[in-house]
Amino acid sequence: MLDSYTWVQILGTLLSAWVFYAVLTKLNGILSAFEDLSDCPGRGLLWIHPSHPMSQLTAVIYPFKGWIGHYYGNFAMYAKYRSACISSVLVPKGIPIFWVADAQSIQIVSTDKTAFDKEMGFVMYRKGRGPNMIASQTAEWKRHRVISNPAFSESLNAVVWQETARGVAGWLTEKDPGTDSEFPIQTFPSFSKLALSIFGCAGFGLAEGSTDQDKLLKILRAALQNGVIRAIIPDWIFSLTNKVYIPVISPYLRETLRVYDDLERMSMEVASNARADVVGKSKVMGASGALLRNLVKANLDVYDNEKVEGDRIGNALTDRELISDMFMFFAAGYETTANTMSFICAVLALYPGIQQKVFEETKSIWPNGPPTDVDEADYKQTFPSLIYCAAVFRETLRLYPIVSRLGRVAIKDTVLRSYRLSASDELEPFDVRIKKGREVVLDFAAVHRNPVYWGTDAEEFKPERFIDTDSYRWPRDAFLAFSAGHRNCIGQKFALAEGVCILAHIARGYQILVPKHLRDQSFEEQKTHMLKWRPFITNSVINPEVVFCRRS
Ligand code: HEM
Repeated sequence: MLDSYTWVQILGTLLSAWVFYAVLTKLNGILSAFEDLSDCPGRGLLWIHPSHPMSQLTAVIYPFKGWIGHYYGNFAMYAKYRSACISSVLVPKGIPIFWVADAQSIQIVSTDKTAFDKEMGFVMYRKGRGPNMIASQTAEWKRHRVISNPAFSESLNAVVWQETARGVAGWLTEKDPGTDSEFPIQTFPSFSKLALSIFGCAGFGLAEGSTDQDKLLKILRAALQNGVIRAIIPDWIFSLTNKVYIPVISPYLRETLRVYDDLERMSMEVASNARADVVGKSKVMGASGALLRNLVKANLDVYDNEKVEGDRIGNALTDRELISDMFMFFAAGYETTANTMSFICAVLALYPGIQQKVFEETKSIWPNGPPTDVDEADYKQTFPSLIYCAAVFRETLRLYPIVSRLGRVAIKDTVLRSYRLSASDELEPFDVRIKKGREVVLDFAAVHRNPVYWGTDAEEFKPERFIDTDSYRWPRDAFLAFSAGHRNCIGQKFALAEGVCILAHIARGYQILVPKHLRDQSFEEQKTHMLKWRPFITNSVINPEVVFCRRS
């Protein structure tokens, strides 16, 4: 008979052996991950997965400055290692991660469906709401995309143009105190409301005022803000804190669930109005709203026995998928534009010379001020002439992309050809061997500052680089603000039409200035303050204030 002391000794020995074995296995995994890096330079250590929501929460401090993966590093680490592909090992998973700032490699990774797929481990949009376009892969993703694609046509862009012109005029009237003096604008909150209203009208056919925009915006913001928490905390903790009251934690997590319930209820309301419209029982929706109509039609098909057999749902959407796609589109359709416009306003306030050129372009098109009554045909007539405005829009997204990086996973062993600088500063190709299951980070922020594509002045804000001339064509493959390949942004033309229209209307009527409290600071200090950002689902400016002053 063993006494309790002996039992403790046996259990202690077994536990130590298990810990020893676990540490050895982990170490072995990390060492073999280093072997898999072959001669790809960098070889850094990473403790948090670059796509994990936690990496957004820690972004400001970790990965540290000078480490591979640092959120604000741009091209610096690639320049240091003289290579467009660098490597690191993710310690918790014991796998290599390859970081790519090479436009051609990114095009290959984004288009070769047989070799790479979207990295889905931590896609936040999926959790708690179900599958949608942005958070699915392969056949499931294709179904969502095929359903939505036809809505993203030139006619939608024309509707977007018209709704934006109307929306921005109303927005400016509301903001302008009418005293001929300067007035402050909090860019992100203001543009959020404007962009949500434009998306609601153009994409979902929601006539202005048909839904409570403020309420919807509040719920969407809360859902996005709690999205990181929702994604990080396991479902069982949500269930537990729902059943057992834990002070501070239970109220917070219950509030998170309530926000999602409210959002779901609101989306159902919007969907059932659209359903009535699709089956011809009411005329709630106007000429716009093709996107919501497509989603709702696909949802009705789920109940159509001729189109759906058993598990095969063809090109139909279940109720959960419909709600999930609606949330995803709402979020993607306003947050992205609001953040981009906030960066644009900050940049224009900082660079008055560039702002003057935008003004002159808009003045040549609208000598008597921005039009008050715009129809859909105006898109075709006016948009192509706003060349400098479009260049400002793209140049802002080049230096301040609102999505700086995305993950891909290799679905088979593959070889990626990248390049590095030789001792004589020549570009020399080299092969990066990537095994199945290994991950690649498409580092858009780094490509956007890679001098191979953008020249030695890549760090400078220069919209002209996005204007083609007889002897120059801007490098399309190296502009990745909307991602690349088949998983690129479905709404990029929508966003361009909307962003250029907002920019042109503001610049024609108003000067955008640096806030008063920054005026006695140096340009660099103003720039650091106004363009400070942090990643939060999309990258957001931290100090979103500028000043508008009506032009005489
Ligand atoms: C300046 C504005 C915008 C930027 C910079 C932007 C950028 C991006 C990027 C980088 C992606 C790839 C995301 C990923 O793979 O995880 C993406 C995907 C997507 N975007 Fe945008 N976006 C913008 C505006 C919009 C708008 C206005 C809409 C809707 C009307 C939209 C809808 C989507 C959707 C649905 C996807 C998922 C596509 C797929 O997975 O097939 N975006 N966007």
